[in-house]
Order: sequence, then C-alpha cells, then structure tokens
Amino acid sequence: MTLRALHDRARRILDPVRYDFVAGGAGAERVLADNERAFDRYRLLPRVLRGNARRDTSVDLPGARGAGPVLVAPTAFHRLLHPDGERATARAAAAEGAVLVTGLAATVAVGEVVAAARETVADAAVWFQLSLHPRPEVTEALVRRAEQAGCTALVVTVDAPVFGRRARDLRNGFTDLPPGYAAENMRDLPGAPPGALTDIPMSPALSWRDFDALLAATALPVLVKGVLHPADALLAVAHGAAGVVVSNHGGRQCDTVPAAVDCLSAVAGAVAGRVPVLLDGGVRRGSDVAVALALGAAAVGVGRPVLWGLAADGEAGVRQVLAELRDGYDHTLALCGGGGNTDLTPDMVVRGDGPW
Ligand SMILES: Cc1cc2nc3c(=O)[nH]c(=O)nc-3n(C[C@H](O)[C@H](O)[C@H](O)COP(=O)(O)O)c2cc1C
Ligand SMILES: O=C(O)C(=O)c1ccccc1
Repeated sequence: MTLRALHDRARRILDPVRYDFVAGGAGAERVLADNERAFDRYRLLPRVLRGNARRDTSVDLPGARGAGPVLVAPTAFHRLLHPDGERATARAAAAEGAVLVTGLAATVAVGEVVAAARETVADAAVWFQLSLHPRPEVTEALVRRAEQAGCTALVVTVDAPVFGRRARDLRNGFTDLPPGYAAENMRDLPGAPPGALTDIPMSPALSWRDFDALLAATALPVLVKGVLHPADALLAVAHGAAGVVVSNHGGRQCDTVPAAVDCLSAVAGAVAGRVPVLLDGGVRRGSDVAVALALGAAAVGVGRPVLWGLAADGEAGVRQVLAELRDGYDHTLALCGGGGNTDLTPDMVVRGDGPW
C-alpha cells in the first residue's frame, strides 16, 4: 500500500477521536498544513554523469547507524492506534534499519521497546526522547531508565514549555489517555507514591541550566529537538548538544511559525557542521528526504506516516512506510547522480513559486 492508502485505511478504521489526536495540530492548523506544502516549493537540480555506480544511503548519527537517513520521530501513545503499540513500531524500525526514537509518552515502557527492537535485530538503534522536568531527580530517574534499557542517545524536546492548544482535541474532549492505557515511563518516579503515574512534565521555567544538568547526569549524547531559531541552535552547540533537530513539533505547538523545512538552511548554516542537524515535519515522500538532506539535514524524522502505518496494519504497516520512504529516497538520489547522502548539496535545491 502507498502512504496515502495506509492513511486512508487508518482513517477508516480508527476511532475518530484518536484519528484527530494524531492528525491534528495547534490553532488553525496553519503550520500543520504548511509543513507539507513547503516541500512543494522546493525543486532539485540534479547533477549528471557523476559516475556513481552504487549507492550507500547509510548514516552515522550520535550513538547510532541508520540504514538510511529516515528516523522514526518520537510520538505519544502508540497503543491507542494498535494493540501492540510501541512494540510493533520497534520491531518494524529494527527490521528496516531505521533509528527509532521512543518517547517519554510511550504506552510501552522503554525497556520493553528496546527489547522488542533487539529481538528483531541484535544491534537495533533506539534513542529515548524526554522532556526536562523542573525537579532534576525526576529527569535523572528517566535518564537511568533509558540507559538501563540500552538506549544510545537522548533527545530532549524543548518546544513544549506549555502544551499546544489543539482545537480537535479540545472539541473532542480528548485530554488524557482513556482507561486501560498508561504512559508507562512515568510510573514510580521520585517524589510520587509507589505505583503512581506522573503527568508528562511541561514547564516554562526550564532553561539551559536544566539542559546542562541533564548533560552532567549522563554520558549519552543528547540531541535538542524543537529548534527553529539559528541562535538557539548555536546555544545548543555551545552547551554541548550532540545534535539539533529542526522541528515545529508537527504543527502541534505554536501555530505562527514557519514550516520546519524553511528553517533548515539557516540552522544548518549556523551550526556549520559541528554537530548533525536533523529535521522533522511534513516529510511524506522520498524526494522530501532528498530536499532536506540537500538543505543540510543529516537525517529526517517522520511522525504521522508511521502512526498511519501502525494503525492500518501494525508492524507490517510501519515497515511499508519506512520501506517506501527509503526506496523513494534511494531513487531520487540515483536521479541526482549521487552515490551517498553527502552528494546532495545546497546548490542542488531551488526554492520559489516557480518557474525555475
Ligand atoms: C500524535 C503525535 C504525538 C507526538 N508526541 C510527541 C512527543 O511525545 N514528544 C515529542 O517530542 N514530539 C512529539 N510529536 C512530534 C513528532 O516528534 C514530530 O516532531 C512530528 O510528528 C513531525 O511531523 P510529521 O508528523 O509531519 O512527520 C508528536 C506528534 C504526533 C503526530
Ligand atoms: O501530542 C504531542 O504532540 C505530544 O507531544 C504529547 C506529549 C505528551 C503526551 C501526549 C502528547
């Protein structure tokens, strides 16, 4: 099935409230729409006769090697979409050689997610996404869980000082997980009574000092997710981040920001190769992956397409999504004469409303 067909099937079979939770964005959903539309304004300028008989699309990232430059972005609550939840996503990502970013808001605990990935492929790469908690001992407890599970990098989400206002969820009364589901990584954290589940933390009081404390508490590489301003990318590098993820959270936070891909060049220029720059938001085709790499991304994350695959057909559906993006990217790279990811360069992209 194509990505479109998987999305259509997911929409047909999902409870509409759950569908809206995944599909929706903040405010008037301008940024949600723009993330995808922005890719339509870019075109590639292929190079010819480059003599690359073979292609290698693998990518070296902090603590992980990906078979291709497409990662599974961290998304909440996979068991709402399929009974196997994050286990199915983990098996699919491992089988396709895609780096999986499992999240704080997972409905399967990080240890079980990593186990599912490693039962599929012994050295499968899994990163853990977390938010900083105002109480450092809580952040540290989460870091220990990720380390003990075998995660090889952390991704700290910084674009949610408060939760985005999502009109669909507010209208649907979707404010929490339904009974029978839990954010399993939030169990038994310091300061809470035994067995208790704590809310996913969000705090506008957090600062780079809290980020520094996280770095001091772990030897794992830490990437910063949710950067749009080049000055923040520079701060992330100065504070010791191992990577920067250009992202507007899939249009689910501030509804008055640019499309993620439109922020990529400036961030990549500021970072100037010191750490890898990643991008997520609106990546729907292999050619989108190629545009992002040409604009300076080392790799891209995909959020909703993975969730549509999961809802439509569990592990097999997620595999189809990842395989289609990988094949489409490899094909575009071939059409551009490239033999590897770094053969896509900024001079090979033009932007505008055309004609080019
Ligand atoms: C249903 C859903 C849940 C998400 N949950 C999280 C989360 O818990 N933490 C986080 O950092 N990002 C979260 N995101 C954002 C994704 O990591 C990513 O930035 C976004 O989905 C990329 O855009 P795309 O869906 O257009 O690919 C979520 C996105 C969706 C759609
Ligand atoms: O939906 C999201 O975008 C998201 O980031 C999130 C985080 C924690 C719990 C639920 C959703």
